[in-house]
Amino acid sequence: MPWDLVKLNDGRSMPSIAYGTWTLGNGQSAVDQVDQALSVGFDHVDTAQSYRNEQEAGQALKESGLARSDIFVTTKWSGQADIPTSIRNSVGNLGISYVDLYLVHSPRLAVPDIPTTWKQMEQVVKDGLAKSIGISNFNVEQMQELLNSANIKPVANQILFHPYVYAQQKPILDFASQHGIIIEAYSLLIPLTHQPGGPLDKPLSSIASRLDVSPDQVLMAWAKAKGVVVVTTSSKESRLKGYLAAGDLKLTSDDIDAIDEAGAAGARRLTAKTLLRRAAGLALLTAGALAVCSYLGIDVL
Ligand SMILES: NC(=O)c1ccc[n+]([C@@H]2O[C@H](COP(=O)([O-])OP(=O)(O)OC[C@H]3O[C@@H](n4cnc5c(N)ncnc54)[C@H](O)[C@@H]3O)[C@@H](O)[C@H]2O)c1
Ligand SMILES: OCCc1c[nH]c2ccccc12
Repeated sequence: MPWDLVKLNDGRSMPSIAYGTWTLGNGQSAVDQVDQALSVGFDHVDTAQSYRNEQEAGQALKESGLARSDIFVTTKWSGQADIPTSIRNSVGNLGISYVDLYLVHSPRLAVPDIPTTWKQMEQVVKDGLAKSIGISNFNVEQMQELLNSANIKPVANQILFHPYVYAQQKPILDFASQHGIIIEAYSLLIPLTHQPGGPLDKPLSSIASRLDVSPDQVLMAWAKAKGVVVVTTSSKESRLKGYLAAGDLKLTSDDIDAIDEAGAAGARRLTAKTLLRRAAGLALLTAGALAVCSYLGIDVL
């Protein structure tokens, strides 16, 4: 089995790669794409209230003929209604009686506060509407605040995770690991999709050529080596098959070090770029203010 099941802190298990529906839109093409993912072998679907395609995902689940127990369904509370109403709408849309995992999509939704929100999430488990509950986009302080009052621990925290943010996210990984919380990685392929041309290009393509695979598969194998669950997507069947096959790839420790180092170099480059952009913005603002003062005859120097 290339991508194993991971054990959750509540005794349940989760497939370690998921197919995400964020960018599918809705209607028949969304149903077809989820159908395709299930038929190539994905058995974990990651959706959300805000993705507006839970119904389409549910239709594909039904059409797949898979037994409910053979598929792991995650959805998220995105704040469109209160938690009790939202979870009932979500399971209704999905056409199932429970979801395997229900996540708080963002800590920003936790109004008035995290403990109050988490109490409502715990009730969802008691009501049998979610088997497990978790969080998304929580930092260490927010996880700590949640754990201070939790009766049921979150099983997972779904976060942005790729080599350019690895060092930045590492404290979240360490904290999660100390508390038995699984990290789910989204946007793992950003170095290829949104930030090509960076320091990762070289090591990714050289490792990919040596192993006769594609750079996205190398990133998947890197994430697997870091012990995270991968949440990804594609409309292309060949890419989806490649993601699943990447579960069998074995990277050497030198490969992993090379990716970590290039990731850190890219992060430094991005920080420098951001600082430069901010400095340029400040200079423009100052020049503008000086021009206005001079126009108004105000002597500032
Ligand atoms: N919890 C959250 O806040 C949150 C945020 C973002 C995404 N997600 C979840 O994660 C899922 C996946 O997110 P993502 O789309 O950012 O994932 P991703 O980083 O895995 O990117 C997937 C995209 O990469 C492209 N791709 C694959 N290989 C490539 C290559 N070699 N070169 C160029 N492009 C390549 C695919 O075609 C696809 O469009 C979402 O559908 C959603 O379920 C959750
Ligand atoms: O998950 C993808 C990004 C996204 C879509 N809707 C949201 C609501 C809250 C936090 C993140 C998101």
